[in-house]
Amino acid sequence: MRYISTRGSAPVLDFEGATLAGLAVDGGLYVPESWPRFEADEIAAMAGLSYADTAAAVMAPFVEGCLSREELRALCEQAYGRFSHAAVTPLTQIDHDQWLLELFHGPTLAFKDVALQLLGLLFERFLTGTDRALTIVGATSGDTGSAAIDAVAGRENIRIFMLHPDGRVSDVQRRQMTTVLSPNVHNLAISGSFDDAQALVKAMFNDRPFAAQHRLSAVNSINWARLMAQVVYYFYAAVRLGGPGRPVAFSVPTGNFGDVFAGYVAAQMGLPIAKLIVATNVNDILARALTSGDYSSREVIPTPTPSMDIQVSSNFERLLFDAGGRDGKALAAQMAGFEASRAMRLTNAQREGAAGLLVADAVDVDDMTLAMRWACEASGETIDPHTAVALAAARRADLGRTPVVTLATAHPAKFRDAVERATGRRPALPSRVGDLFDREERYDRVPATFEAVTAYIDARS
Ligand SMILES: Cc1ncc(COP(=O)(O)O)c(C=O)c1O
Ligand SMILES: N[C@@H](CCOP(=O)(O)O)C(=O)O
Repeated sequence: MRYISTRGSAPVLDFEGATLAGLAVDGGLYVPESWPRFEADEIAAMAGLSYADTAAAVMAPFVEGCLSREELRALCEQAYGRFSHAAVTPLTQIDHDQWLLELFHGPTLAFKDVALQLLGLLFERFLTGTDRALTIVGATSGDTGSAAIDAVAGRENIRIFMLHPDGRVSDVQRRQMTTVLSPNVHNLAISGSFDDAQALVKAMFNDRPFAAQHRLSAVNSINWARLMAQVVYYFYAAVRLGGPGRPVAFSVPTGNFGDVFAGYVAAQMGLPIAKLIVATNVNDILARALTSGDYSSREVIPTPTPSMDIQVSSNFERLLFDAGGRDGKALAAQMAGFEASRAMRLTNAQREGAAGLLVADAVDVDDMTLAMRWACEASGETIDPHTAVALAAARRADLGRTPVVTLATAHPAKFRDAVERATGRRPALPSRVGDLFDREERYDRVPATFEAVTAYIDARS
């Protein structure tokens, strides 16, 4: 499998190259040159497979030429062996046609573990026996940071610098990052929003001498391997609900557009998906873009769903590229316009390419709160606020009798203050993170400027 950049002028890479590169040198994102397709009988044959076996089957075409099927399977066994539920991502029925896909049984209690546990092992596999070392720079609104740190803490040849917006992540999220005291882990609390952090990360990649000197790599969903691993649970869930014979819809709490783009990829690979609901909070740039073509960024409004308080969604570029006809040069010009003005209009081709599969809905705090209460009353489930945004959108989508799977992206205990405010229930921290509040924290406050962040990294090299 070969990987090309969405902006059309970076070198074509194999899977290992794309994984280690993170962002492409032309500022674009790597995508497979073409989508592998499964026939209906191949999808049906996934029924009854374990999660690790499903993962190996779904991802095998993407790693072709770099990893054998056996190597991939062994890595999946190791990655998913750390999950606390035997099904890894179990399904729970909460109403006749409504299901939750629980993606929070990994070490840091959010869906990010599904991809990052594997990515940590892939980095190790590609670096072992070489003299290469990586500097990972990442931006987090709370969950990617802890999952990435857990995946690479203590690993040789890797250093990680994780930027989070100071004061805008939950106390559990912050402590899951800042109490990891391994010498290769550096946490930077920056004075700004997640978008500022993400822009700084992209600026570091785009500074070619800096990127080359430090051998930068990415753990955010700009890294293709992240999305590849997230494609798996769409297959796993759909097959359990009668796929491929019975189409299933998914409602996805969305910020950076990584998780829902993984669903888009599953559909391109042949999985019958009735609809993908792109559920945002009031930071609704994606909902506006998909409903009216207006992709213009506004001030970020802080909400009880901080992990989705995002106005510039990095993976949207992958959708614009694929749905718009894969014209890298045209997209490079469109993105340059967006980067200059923070606004752009989608082309007709991009809108039409997305419209068959994707619908969008922006959910405010009141409706999110009602969804949390409804889940408690209807099925006794305590859900986290991000999940509740998607559940609210799932319940008001008009999809007849199609089963709708809401992606439950975080454990409610990660956002226990917001959960308690909405439901009166305070979820207990699972025992695997039980002493989080007794651990020592270590992080530095750093201004949200390119100079300050790069100086911080230079000083620790
Ligand atoms: C709990 C939670 N839900 C949803 C999202 C949004 O996912 P994505 O950025 O892939 O759209 C995030 C952040 O990524 C998150 O941490
Ligand atoms: N909500 C995310 C934001 C970063 O998203 P990513 O999927 O691109 O890593 C977070 O929790 O950090």
